[in-house]
Parts: sequence; C-alpha cells; structure tokens
Amino acid sequence: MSASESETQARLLAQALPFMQRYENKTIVVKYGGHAMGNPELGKAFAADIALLKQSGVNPIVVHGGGPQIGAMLAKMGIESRFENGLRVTDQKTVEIVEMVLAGSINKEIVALINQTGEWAIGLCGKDGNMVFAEKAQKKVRDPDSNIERVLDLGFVGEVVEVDRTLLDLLARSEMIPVIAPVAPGRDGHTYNINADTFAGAIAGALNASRLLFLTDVPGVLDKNGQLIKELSVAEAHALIKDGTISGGMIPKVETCIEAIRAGVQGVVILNGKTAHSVLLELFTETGAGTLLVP
Ligand SMILES: Nc1ncnc2c1ncn2[C@@H]1O[C@H](COP(=O)(O)OP(=O)(O)O)[C@@H](O)[C@H]1O
Ligand SMILES: CC(=O)N[C@@H](CCC(=O)OP(=O)(O)O)C(=O)O
Repeated sequence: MSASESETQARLLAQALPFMQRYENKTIVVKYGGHAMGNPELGKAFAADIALLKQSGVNPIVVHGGGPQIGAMLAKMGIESRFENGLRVTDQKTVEIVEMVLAGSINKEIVALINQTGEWAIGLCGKDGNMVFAEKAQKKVRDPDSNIERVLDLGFVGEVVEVDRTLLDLLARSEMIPVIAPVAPGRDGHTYNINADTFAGAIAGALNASRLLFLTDVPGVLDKNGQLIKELSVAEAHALIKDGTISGGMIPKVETCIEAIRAGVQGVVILNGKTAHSVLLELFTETGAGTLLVP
C-alpha cells in the first residue's frame, strides 16, 4: 500500500468516530434486497458491516428479500408467477414456496454469513415471538383511462397491521442480531407474503429507527436519463411514480420510504448493495451514498 493510500485509510477510520457516537444504541434497519445478494464476496462484506455495527454499539436489524430467488424456485417447480404494481400475485402454492425460500434458505444463509464473522445472528420471520401480524393487502389502483379506482386481488399478499416490539427490544439488549424474513401470519390463520421493503418500513417505523437503508442493485433512484437522484422529496417521488420514471420493484421501495418518514424514521436511504461495504460507507463516512428521501 502506498503512503497516500494508508493516509486515506487512516483518515476514513478517524472520520468514523463521530458517526459511531451518533448511532450508539440507535436502531438501524437494513433491508437487504434479493437483487443485492448472490455474490459471495459482497455477501461477506455485507455480513462484516452488520457485525461491525453491532460491535460499535449500534442495534442493527436486517430485513431481507429474495424476490429473484423465489422466482427461480417457482420456475423450477413449474409454477407461474406474475407481479402487479411491484407485488407478486400469491396463491396458496406460491405462499408455501415463498415461506420456504425466504424464512428457510435465504434467512439461514444470511444468519450463517453473519455468524462466520464471530457475531451472533438469529433468523426470524414475522411469526416468531408474535412479532408481526398481517392482513390481506388492499392495494388500490386507478385505471388511467376510466379513472376508476379498484382494489387489486393479490391473493395471500399481506400488509403489516401490527408489530410487537417485545422480542426485538429483548434482542437489542443482547448479543443477538435479528435477521428477519418478510413472512407473517394473519389473525385469520393464513400465512402472508409481504414485500420486503414494506415489511422493513413497518419494523423501522415501530422501532422509531434512526436509519432505514435499502440495499438494492442500482445506485439509488434514477431519473429519466439514468442519472442518480441524490435527494428526493415526497412530492417529487409521487410525480416520478405517476410519470413512470419509477416503476416495478422501485415503487414499493419509494412508497415505503415515504411511509417510513411519516412514521418518524429519521433518515431513509436507497443505495447500491452491489458496492462492497455500502452500509459502512453510508453510515460512517461523510460521503453518503445513494438517494436520500426527504419530507
Ligand atoms: N427510477 C428508477 N430508479 C432506479 N431503479 C428503478 C427505477 N424504476 C424501476 N427501477 C427498478 O427497480 C429495481 C429495484 O427494485 P427491486 O427489483 O424490487 O430490488 P430489490 O430486490 O433490491 O428490492 C431496479 O433494479 C430497477 O430495475
Ligand atoms: C408481495 C411480494 O411481492 N413479496 C416479495 C417478497 C420478497 C421480496 O420483497 O424480495 P426483494 O426485496 O428481493 O424484492 C416476493 O414475493 O417477491
């Protein structure tokens, strides 16, 4: 390493202290998207970042997705799948696969990665400790031609209606780092598939998190020309959804950011999970990454 490289590294490390102090004992919810997963080196870097947060006295909570991985499993099993407004239409067979992939394989992979750093992660879903309850989603859409509003029937897609903090508060005081899959029961006894972004937003809101970070596969919200928007207001976000600049999976993400700000989360950022150590770069350096949502 050259002298100037060492100097840069030392400066970055020294810069981290005030940020570490700022976030001490604060809750930071990190949503780890399915598109950000898959590269073993990046996975290790992600796990190391979460471990370092815990060691620094922060209370990190990981909520993960796994959309592409669910899609691959459904395809393998010959089950067709489609999305409406960024949400997977989920029948009984699909919800069983969703639970298997999210709360089973992906959840345990992330837990194992964090545990390999020497920290203690615990894998959960909304069902554990009566943490989250859901209801069938009542997503409304307006037909652009007739301007008539209708409710989408998405099957067993859920909306979070209740978060009980008991288990998460207990874990915050322990060595354990919760890693949560976005599956939750309904009071009606059904299991619901919940978009991981909205699930993360509900957890962050219920815990009055200091930060909610969304790790995805793009640098943040991009404008019509594919350029990164560094700061996005709620009104601008609505306009970009309306004119189609924000589409697909970015819709629930941005809608969740808006909800989370309303629920009192202090900072909400969408950033590139394909950049190694993006969590640390965002939280512990002056050079913020991605798109910051502002009121
Ligand atoms: N304006 C936009 N800016 C950035 N990404 C967008 C935009 N509109 C749609 N997208 C899409 O949203 C995707 C991220 O959402 P999603 O696929 O749900 O990711 P994740 O699995 O990380 O939650 C991007 O890969 C991109 O294809
Ligand atoms: C209702 C709904 O769409 N649920 C999502 C849950 C996983 C998810 O959100 O994963 P990403 O964060 O990787 O997109 C799904 O079935 O794909």
